[in-house]
This record gives sequence, C-alpha cells and structure tokens, in this order.
Amino acid sequence: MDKRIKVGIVSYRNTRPLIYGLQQEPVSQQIDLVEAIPSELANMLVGGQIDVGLVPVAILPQLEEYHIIGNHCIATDTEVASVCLFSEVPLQEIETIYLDYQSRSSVALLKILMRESWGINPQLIMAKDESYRKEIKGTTAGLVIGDRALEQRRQSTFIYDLASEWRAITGLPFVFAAWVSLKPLPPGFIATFDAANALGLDHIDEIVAAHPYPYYNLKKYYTLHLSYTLDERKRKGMELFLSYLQHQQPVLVG
Ligand SMILES: C=C(O[C@@H]1C=C(C(=O)O)C=C[C@H]1O)C(=O)O
Repeated sequence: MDKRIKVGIVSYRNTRPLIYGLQQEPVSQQIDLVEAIPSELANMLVGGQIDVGLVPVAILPQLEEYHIIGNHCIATDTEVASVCLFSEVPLQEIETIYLDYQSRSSVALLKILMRESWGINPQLIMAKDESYRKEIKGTTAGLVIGDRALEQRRQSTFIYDLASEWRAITGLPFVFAAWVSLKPLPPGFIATFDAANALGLDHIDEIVAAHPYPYYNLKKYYTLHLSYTLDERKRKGMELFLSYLQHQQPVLVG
C-alpha cells in the first residue's frame, strides 16, 4: 500500500481492547495510529490531520459529510463507570458544574440529563485544563471522563453515572464514540480494520494482565461496563441522542 491511512484513537484505557488488533498485521502495515483525547480527535478529524478517528458522536451533526466505519465503538448497555458527574453534595444542591474539556459527547449528554431528567440548572463552566478537578468540592461538581474518572471515583462522595441515567430515561444503550471518516474509505480496508477491532475482544484477560491498573478492575470495566459492538440497539440509542442535540447549542469543534 503506497499511502498509510491515519487513524486517531482515544488515549484512555477504554480503547486497549480495540488497539490490540490494530497493532498487528495486516492492518498495522496499512495505518499510522495516533492517540489523543476525544476533544482533540474531533479537531484532528475536522482539520484533516487524521483520515478516520474514534471521535465523540456529538460532533456528527456538525459534519457536512461523514461515514461511520465498521461496527465497533465505545459504548455501554448499562453503567459505564468512567463518565460521571462527581460531587460532594446531592444533585439538587449543586450550584456549579465544571465540564470536562476532554469530552464532547458526555458534555452534551449531561445537558440532556439536566433538562430531561434531573430538572437542575446550575452554572456550567467549560474547564480549561486539569486543575478543575481540584475545584470539585462544596457545591461545585465536575464532569470527568476516561481514566481520570476511574480515579476520581475514589475521591468523590456522590457519583452520577451518565450512561445509567440515560438508560433510565430512554431504555437504550449509549454510544460515546464511533469510528468516523469524512470521506468514503475503501471497502477492503474497512473489512480488515473492523476485523482488527474485534480481535482484542477475545483477548481481554491478556490485555488486563499486560496493563496493571490500581484504580479499577479492568476486567469488569471491559466486560461489564463497556460494550464495543455497534449493533442495532446502539445505533438506535445514538440516533436518539443525536435527535436531542438539535435542541442544544452545537458542541465546540474545529
Ligand atoms: C466511556 C468513555 O467514552 C468517551 C467519552 C467521550 C466524550 O465524552 O466525548 C469520547 C470518547 C470516549 O472515550 C470514557 O472516556 O470514559
């Protein structure tokens, strides 16, 4: 192959099962793999630095043309554990929420839950950097995603799992990120890429053993919380989420 396809993947532990097969032949010969936080991946896709990215699905309504690549994603059928609102007081007493600058989908989901389920209207501040996590105290809460959320679970008194709350109001799974390209990719490549995504899902014990992590049981995270196949119900959950976004300010991208 004369030109490698640039692939951007989320730099959290949640993608270890997907990366497993992408680092092996034949697909490893066809791609350049870069890791970044979700908000950056969105910008990289729009800016043309990557050809396909595991990007937050909340950016999809803003893309003129896009293609969902293959049948794998970052999603959950139940509680996700790593996308939560963390607080020292119950929901109704929260006055300010810091939003995670690394996220796009979870920020949009939080706003839906505030409006459709919780009926709260605190001041929202988009965090600029990691220092916001120190502000999660008193009546100031914070949305945190990824590995940092798994770590924050040990620090906060109240933990509101956004995917559980979504499930409670819709009965559907929630898709946080999907593989997206702006232009069509060769069908042969998509088949190879999708098969490589699936490979790690049969090697979870090996992946867990290779990446020791003190903060959370990763076997449980990969098998009970996260769900990686983009099936019909997940697509349905995603469509519903995207339809809610029509009532929101567009998320930041580009
Ligand atoms: C489940 C997660 O999903 C992530 C949440 C995203 C978002 O909020 O935009 C984007 C990519 C996913 O990695 C997580 O990071 O914990």
